[in-house]
Parts: sequence; structure tokens; C-alpha cells
Amino acid sequence: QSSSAAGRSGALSPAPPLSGAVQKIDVNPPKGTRDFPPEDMRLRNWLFNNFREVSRLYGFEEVDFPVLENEALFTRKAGEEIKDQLYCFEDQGKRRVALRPELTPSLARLVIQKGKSVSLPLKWFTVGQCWRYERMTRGRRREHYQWNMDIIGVPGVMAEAELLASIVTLFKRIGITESDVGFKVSSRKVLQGVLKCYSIPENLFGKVCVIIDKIEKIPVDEIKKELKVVGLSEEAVHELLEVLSVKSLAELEERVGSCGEAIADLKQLFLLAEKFGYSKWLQFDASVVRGLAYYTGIVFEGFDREGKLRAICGGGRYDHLFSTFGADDIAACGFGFGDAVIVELLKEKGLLPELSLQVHNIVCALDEDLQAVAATVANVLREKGQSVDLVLESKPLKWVFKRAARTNVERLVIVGSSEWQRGMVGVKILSTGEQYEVKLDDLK
Ligand SMILES: OCc1cccc(Br)n1
Repeated sequence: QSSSAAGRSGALSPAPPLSGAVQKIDVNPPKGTRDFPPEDMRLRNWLFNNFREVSRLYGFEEVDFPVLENEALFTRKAGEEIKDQLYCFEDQGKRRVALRPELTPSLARLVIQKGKSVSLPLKWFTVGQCWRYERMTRGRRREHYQWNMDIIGVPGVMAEAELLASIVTLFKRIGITESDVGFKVSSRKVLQGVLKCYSIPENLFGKVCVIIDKIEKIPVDEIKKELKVVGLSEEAVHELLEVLSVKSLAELEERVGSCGEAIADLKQLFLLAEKFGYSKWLQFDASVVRGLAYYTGIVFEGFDREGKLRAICGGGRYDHLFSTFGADDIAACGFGFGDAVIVELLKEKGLLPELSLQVHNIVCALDEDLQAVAATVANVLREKGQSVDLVLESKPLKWVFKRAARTNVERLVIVGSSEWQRGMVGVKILSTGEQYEVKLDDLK
């Protein structure tokens, strides 16, 4: 056993295994998941800081929830893909739990938990990792981070208008314009109206919407078959699909009459969009239903106008989610904005920001016995709010210069014995090459 193996305590640590005897671990993260090495983490922080800044501008409060939730939060019986792909298991306490596939149910759970101790309306936001167990055949990710903004307790479409405004603000902050993306907007009350005309029971509404949401993903015959399976007549199916192909609000009004609230809500929303100044971003599209069963009114999704990418974000009104959790209903709407499609769009548009590591100083000692002095110098600078990359071992200056160049540092502070004897340290400004000596206390 080498003396080092004895360690400070004198206890013997196990001898390192004979080389080659240990099976090398898989250094990749689990399938469908990502690591965030520094350069990726800088981009993620840049994006999330924009999410947070927009949330602040709109007066939203940040909340958070466990990634692990009771499975019951997500086991809606509406044939949603999100349920089929639930990352769920029984824990050691025999509880059925799941990695959350979305954030809205957690938010609703917390609102119910808080009950009368919070005053409405609530404007809450969160940025959280969501999970799904997708068969890797499609090679898609199994996790992503979502920015969610929700307004709880406002029944009017002013709430949806405000949410859309916040997303437009985000897009503008990161250089995306209305020529790059738009929002397809509709209302599930259109479908609700048709189902009512055909006396389809209310409890089928969620299931029908989930099936219709697949309209661009599976053949229309499959859609028709699935609708009939849940009990819709031939005529109802035909009428539903007809309504989905309506191209304008005016045509919709002609077709379904006043169609009650749907037309009124949509007209109001487009009017508000004018006032908010983002009407160029919106278009009515009756085929937008979104794939979550609990939406009940306005629904929307952000799309790239070149049609190359999946939806960038999506959301809508969900006025009956709370009663599915056994609580009194509260009017609510919100959206989810994923961290992956937006990055693909920024890459497409050449809008990825240049983000490099920014360190003010590298501090190094020229001799081993000046290491402690270098630590003092680093401390002085850090107390002044300067970032310091302290060289922690005795390294040749060449090594230090290479590291300084790689880490984009502004200044080198060198502790040498002759200078230090005069109470001075050496400084080199990397951008200009300027070199000078300075008293430690005068170092700014
Ligand atoms: O947007 C659906 C979704 C949910 C969880 C994880 C991922 Br990746 N995608």
C-alpha cells in the first residue's frame, strides 16, 4: 500500500484495482436525455434568463414543484399521448409516482392546496424539466425544460391576450419577429358547439379534442375511425372535420351562426391583439385544438412560418381542470414554451447569441511559496466583486497565458517574489498587452 493510500487518518483506503479490471461506465446520459456542458449551459441560462425577465416584466411570481408527482395527476382518461408516455413507477413505499410530463397539473394542485390563503388572480410562472418515455424508435428526447406562465382566476380573454403578449415580448427579446413565427389561434368552444348540435355527451369532449389534435399526424381515415369508436355518428364526424377546415372567423360565423362564446371570444381576442400591438403575429386557424384534454376555450400555438419545426409553444384556457381534481373550478389559462424547438429556430435564423466564459482576472504565483499570497490577492479582488480564476498549482507562465487566452480573461495578476518584496504585484492587460506593477491595495 503506498503511503498516500494511508491518507491523513492513517486508515488504509482500498488499493486501486489492477488496471483494466474495472468495466468502464457508459459516460453518456440515459437515452433521450442531455448533459449541459459549460457552452450549452451558457445558452440555456441565457434563454431561461430571458424567460425569467419577461415573467418579471409581466408581474408574474415564480413557483416550483417536485419533478416527481403522484401519478394520479396525469392519468386522465382521454387517450392523450402524454399519458401513454408517462415515466411512472411504484416507489419503495408502494406509491404510484411519475416524472411530470407537464407542469399545469402541479400548478393546479398547489393552487388547490393554497386555497383561500392566496388571492386571485394568480400570475405564476415556472421553468421546469418535464419527462416522457418515448419509444426511442423516433429518436426524440425524453426530457425538456418548459417555461410555463399561468393566470388563475380571470375568466375573460384579457388573460389569454396578456399571455400571448408575454410570448411576443420573449420572441422580440431574442430577435425573433412576426416574419419568423406566428400564432395559430382557435377556440375549443367551436368543437363544443358542434358536439352539442349532435348531442354528443360533454364527457367525450376531451377525448374528441385529443383525437382531432392528431389531424396532421395520422391519416384522416384513422381520425374518423377513432371518432366513431368513441361514439360519434357519421354526420357528426363529417361536420367536425368540415368545421376544422374553416379558413376565417367570418366563414366560421357564417357556418356555425353566432356559435355562442367561441366567436365572441375570438373576436375579442383579435381586437385586444390590435390594442396590444401584436395582431400581425396572430391568425385564426380552426384546426388548432392542442393535444391536452383539459383545454376548454381559446387555444393557441406558436409556429415557425417556414413550417420546418414542431410547435414552438402552446397553451390555452382550462376552466375545468380544478374540478377534475375534486376542487371547485377556477377559470384558468396558461402556456408551455419548450427549450428545444426554440433553439432549433434560433440556429435556423442565425440568432444564437455569442456567449463566452467571462472571467476578469487570472491570479498566479510565480513561486510555490507565494501561493498563499496569490490567494490573498484573489480574495482582495473577489471582495471588490471581481471574478478570479486562481491558479491552484505552480504552473509555468506559458501555461497561464494559454489558459488566459482560452478563457477570454481580461487581466493577468502575477505574484512574483521581487515585486512582492516591494508590496507590488504585476498586471498584464490581455487585450492591449499593457504591463505594469501596482500596490495590492490599489488594484481595482
Ligand atoms: O412536449 C411534450 C413533452 C413532454 C415531456 C418531455 C418532452 Br421531450 N416533450
